[in-house]
Amino acid sequence: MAKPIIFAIPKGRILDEALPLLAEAGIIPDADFHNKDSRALRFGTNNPDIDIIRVRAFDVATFVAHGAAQLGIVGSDVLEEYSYSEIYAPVDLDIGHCRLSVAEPADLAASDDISEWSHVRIATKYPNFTRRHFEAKGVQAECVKLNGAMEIAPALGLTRRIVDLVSSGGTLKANNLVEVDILCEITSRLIVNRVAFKTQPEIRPLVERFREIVGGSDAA
Ligand SMILES: Nc1ncnc2c1ncn2[C@@H]1O[C@H](COP(=O)(O)OP(=O)(O)OP(=O)(O)O)[C@@H](O)[C@H]1O
Ligand SMILES: O=P(O)(O)OC[C@H]1O[C@H](OP(=O)(O)OP(=O)(O)O)[C@H](O)[C@@H]1O
Repeated sequence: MAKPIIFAIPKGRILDEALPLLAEAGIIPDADFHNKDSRALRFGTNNPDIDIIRVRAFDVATFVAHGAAQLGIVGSDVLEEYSYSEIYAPVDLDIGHCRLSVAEPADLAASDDISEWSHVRIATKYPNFTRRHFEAKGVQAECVKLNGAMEIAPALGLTRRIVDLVSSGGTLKANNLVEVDILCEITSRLIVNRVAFKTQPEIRPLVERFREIVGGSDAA
């Protein structure tokens, strides 16, 4: 019997928006997937040819890039940060909408002029993307890597600025920060391992199914 396709999905906030899309594509995880007490990480589905793994958002890209999973759903923030050449991201799923922004304390923002920056220290989960973004503007970005709760960094003097995801702006507001620049808009993408896409013919119809569901929107 052929090995099932492994579909990697993030366990964080994208999951709730991803599950209805998976269902529309005819992929329903086994009941155990919804059991909060379960420590399992791999789940069967109603389709014996597809298994789901539930992993951290950044790790979805790693599993797919290395071919350990053939398909995945991940935010474009993760793709921008890692730039994996082994990943093909054919469908913008139109979920997980947010933006990657620079934020700083309101009092600093009152007198700050981004166009005058030549060197900046930034706390972020996205050091590669942040450095690249500022390099293109002739600004040297010195990044301090954090894995979450970036918004606390300025108040504690770690860095004066942060680059982080913003959606409602509620987290920035609660931490007395203001958004001063948007690096890019983010949505989640269906991703495929390029080699698997070429060598496993059963993957293409699945990709086409997701493309149909979201109305044919295309991603790079
Ligand atoms: N506030 C938000 N609004 C909308 N989408 C978001 C928001 N924050 C994050 N996302 C999207 O959801 C993805 C996963 O974010 P989430 O915060 O659930 O993961 P995480 O907690 O950072 O993950 P991990 O547990 O792996 O560290 C992000 O990569 C991004 O694409
Ligand atoms: O603008 P908002 O609607 O407030 O959303 C922004 C927050 O959402 C994300 O964090 P998340 O809640 O996923 O936690 P994390 O910091 O642990 O990643 C992001 O890192 C921001 O902190």
